[in-house]
This record gives sequence, structure tokens and C-alpha cells, in this order.
Amino acid sequence: MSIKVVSSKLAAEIDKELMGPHIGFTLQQLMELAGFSVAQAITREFPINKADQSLRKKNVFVIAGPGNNGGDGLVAARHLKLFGYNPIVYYPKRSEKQPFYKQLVNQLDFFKVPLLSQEDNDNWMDYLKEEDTVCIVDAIFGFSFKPPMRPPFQDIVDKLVELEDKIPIVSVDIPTGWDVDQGPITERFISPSLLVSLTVPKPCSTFINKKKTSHYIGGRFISREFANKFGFEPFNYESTDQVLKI
Ligand SMILES: NC(=O)C1=CN([C@@H]2O[C@H](COP(=O)(O)OP(=O)(O)OC[C@H]3O[C@@H](n4cnc5c(N)ncnc54)[C@H](OP(=O)(O)O)[C@@H]3O)[C@@H](O)[C@H]2O)[C@H](O)CC1
Ligand SMILES: [K+]
Repeated sequence: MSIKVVSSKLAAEIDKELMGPHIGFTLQQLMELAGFSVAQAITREFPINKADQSLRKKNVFVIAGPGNNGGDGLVAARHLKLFGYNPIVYYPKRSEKQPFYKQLVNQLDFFKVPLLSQEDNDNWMDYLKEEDTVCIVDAIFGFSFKPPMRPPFQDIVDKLVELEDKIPIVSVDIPTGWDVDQGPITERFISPSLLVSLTVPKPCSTFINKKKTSHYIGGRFISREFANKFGFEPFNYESTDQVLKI
């Protein structure tokens, strides 16, 4: 199925219009739905089923960046906890940009989701044992990443590249470090096992390794008219699903 993609410029315009005066979504609403869809895609690819409860004993290691991509990760972690998984969140650089990020962190405390922070910079890897980890969620950067990567994120991404064949990586919206339109622009880059594009896939998603990466669309919050206005068809989500495998 040939999937329409929209450029990073158009993705930002879509976001602006969704949160503009006519439609009036709040960022919190979109982030809640986006984060929920990431969590649901993970349950589809890494199901806890009756026969195999072992995933309940393993961790989902969520790395949250300083922006809204990171916010999606914080929301996804909360939903994963409620779905019976054991998320651990590593949130190295807290951004004060959005006051409600603090509330997302409070909610993680409330749901007893361990949160590693700046002080853990040196030993966050101790929590990433291959045999104890279901997957790593890359919620570091989304469509506002502008290279070159500033510390401490380059070291983190280098470690993820090393680990990706041992522990599956789930990238939220954009594999971190990729150019939103051009795809991978560095020698070494993350090649995720699962990409969850939000609202509509970005051009970089055409560069995923189709043999390795499962691709889902999430962020089910647009109408047919809205999609057509931006030049794409809405996605045929099934029933009440918040994700669709594409
Ligand atoms: N409708 C939707 O699709 C929604 C998508 N959501 C998610 O939002 C992200 C985009 O979020 P945004 O906050 O615009 O940007 P990012 O999270 O990608 O990154 C911005 C922060 O990252 C810092 N940054 C940028 N480049 C670098 C770099 N090279 N090195 C270090 N840090 C970097 C940037 O810092 P600045 O100082 O430059 O501002 C920001 O702090 C989208 O991808 C979706 O995942 C929403 O959740 C809901 C709606
Ligand atoms: K990401």
C-alpha cells in the first residue's frame, strides 16, 4: 500500500492547525492520544499473553527527550504500566517549556514508574540488561530535531545503535537522529524494530528497513476533510483501535 507522507514543514503546520482556534485541541489532548497509541503499538508487537507472562517480569526502557516527543514517551510509560508492563523512564534533560511535563512526571511517581534523571547519566545503562528488557522506547527527538545532536543525547543514541540488535528499539514518530525528511544523515544511525508514526508518516519513514521495522500509524485525531486538506487519505483504523499497522 503506498503511504502518503508529509514533510516536516507540513507536519508542524498540521500540529499548529490542530491546536489552532478552529479545532482547538490542547497539546495535552494530542499527547495523551499519541502516547496511548505508542503504548498500544507496543502491546501489539510485544504482547503479554496468557501463555507467556514472562514479559510482566521484564522492563520497557523509555528514554524521554526534552520536547513533546519526550512527552509522548512519558504518557506511553504510564499507559504501559496500566497495561501490566514494567516501564522504567530515563529523562535526562527535563524541559521547563511545558508546565504540564511536571504533571506527567508526577503521574509516573503516582503509578510507581521508576524515573532515572540527570544524576543517573553514568549508570542508566545498568538498567538495560538484554535478558530483562522487552524493548527500548526512543522518545528522544521527533520532528523538531535539528542536527548536530547536543550532549548528552549523542552518547545515548550511540549506545542505542550498539544495543539495537540485542534489544528491540521502538521509535516514536521519527527514529532519533534521522532527518525528518531525508532519513538517516549520519554514518551510524538507529534502525528501530518498530516505528510509530503520529498523525501521518513523515518522509523519513520511507527509509526504514522494511525487513526489520514494523510500521504503525497512531494519533487517531483527524477527520477525512482535514486529511484531504493536507493532501492525504485518513487511515482505516479498525473499530476502536488507536493504531494501524501499515
Ligand atoms: N500532532 C502530532 O503529530 C503531535 C506530535 N507530538 C510529538 O511532538 C513531537 C515534536 O515535538 P517538539 O517539541 O516540536 O520537538 P521534539 O520533541 O522533536 O524536540 C524538540 C526538543 O529537542 C531539542 N533539540 C532539537 N534539536 C536538538 C539537538 N540537535 N540536540 C539537542 N537537543 C535538540 C529542542 O531544544 P531547543 O533548545 O532546540 O528548543 C527541544 O527541546 C513529534 O515528533 C511528536 O512525537 C505531540 O506529542 C502531540 C501531537
Ligand atoms: K523519536
